Amino acid sequence: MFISEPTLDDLMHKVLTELINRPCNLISSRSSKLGPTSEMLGVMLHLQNPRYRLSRDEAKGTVFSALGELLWYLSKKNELEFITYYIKAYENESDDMKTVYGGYGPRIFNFRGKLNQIENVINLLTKKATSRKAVIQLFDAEDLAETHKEIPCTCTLQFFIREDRLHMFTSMRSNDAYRGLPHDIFAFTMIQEIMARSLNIEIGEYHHAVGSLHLYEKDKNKAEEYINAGFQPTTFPMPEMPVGQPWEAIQILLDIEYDLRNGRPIDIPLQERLTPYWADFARLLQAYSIFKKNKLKEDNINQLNAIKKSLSADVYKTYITKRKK
Ligand SMILES: O=c1ccn([C@H]2C[C@H](O)[C@@H](COP(=O)(O)O)O2)c(=O)[nH]1
Repeated sequence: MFISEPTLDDLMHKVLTELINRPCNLISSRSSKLGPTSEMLGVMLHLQNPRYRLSRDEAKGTVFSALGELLWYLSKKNELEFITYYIKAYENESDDMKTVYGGYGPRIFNFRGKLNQIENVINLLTKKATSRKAVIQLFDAEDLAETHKEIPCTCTLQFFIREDRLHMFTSMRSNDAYRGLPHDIFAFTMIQEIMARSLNIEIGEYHHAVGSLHLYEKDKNKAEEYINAGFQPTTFPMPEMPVGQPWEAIQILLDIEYDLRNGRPIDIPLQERLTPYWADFARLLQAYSIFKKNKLKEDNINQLNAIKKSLSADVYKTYITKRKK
């Protein structure tokens, strides 16, 4: 099945409608907790504008977990403590309660303890723009030879420069349409834009191929609610990443993330450290650190309102309002 839409919400709507209407009878390794699934095999999703990567579903708070997961990948590590701060369910994915074996960070930046795949792809495309070899490998044949609680669902991330734009093609062996899909599309299209900026070209379109795209029985009602809430496609795209190398800003953001996660406030004004585009992410992390305190006292609400006001892109404001309820 091939589905091509302009925004993530349009894709989610089509995919979930199809899965809700299919029989929910496939028992998988996760069925004891999440129930059986309905399934589509061999699905090809096409997101025409990767900057429409925020789902309306994000109003429930997914923007924070999606950003947290992206930064976890960019941290180049697979520490459990980092990701459970944003997505508690990762606790069930760890073999040793310290790391996540299948975490993408080390695989992207230090595959088999030696390969920085981002650097290799950038070098390749800088030398040979039309290459069809610009592939980052995440799933490793070794993953099947051992027993782990979790192995990568993503097989490869491939990049193409065509007509001076960077297109991306992701291949996933398995994808949870309700929980996993919006997170994966957010992270991978952000990586696409980071790569486009690193190569000093514009972002192109995003393709997402999935072996098994499924919906767990436990999520069926929530998926129905999402669809019945009255479908409105996302009205605003995310802003454009500033032109120029993004890596210095990413490192500053990672340092800020570390401090906030460890209970330290931001001491230097954000505008002195980051451009408005990147400072907005720091503000979202700051808002999340307040939500995490779980006590929305007046003082915190005032702080949230101040954060909301200081956001430079309106598209993020809704997530701070909605989350407060
Ligand atoms: O990036 C990811 C990682 C995991 N999953 C989901 C897909 C499956 O529902 C589950 C993994 O189960 P197995 O395919 O490994 O059985 O997690 C995703 O959707 N995206």
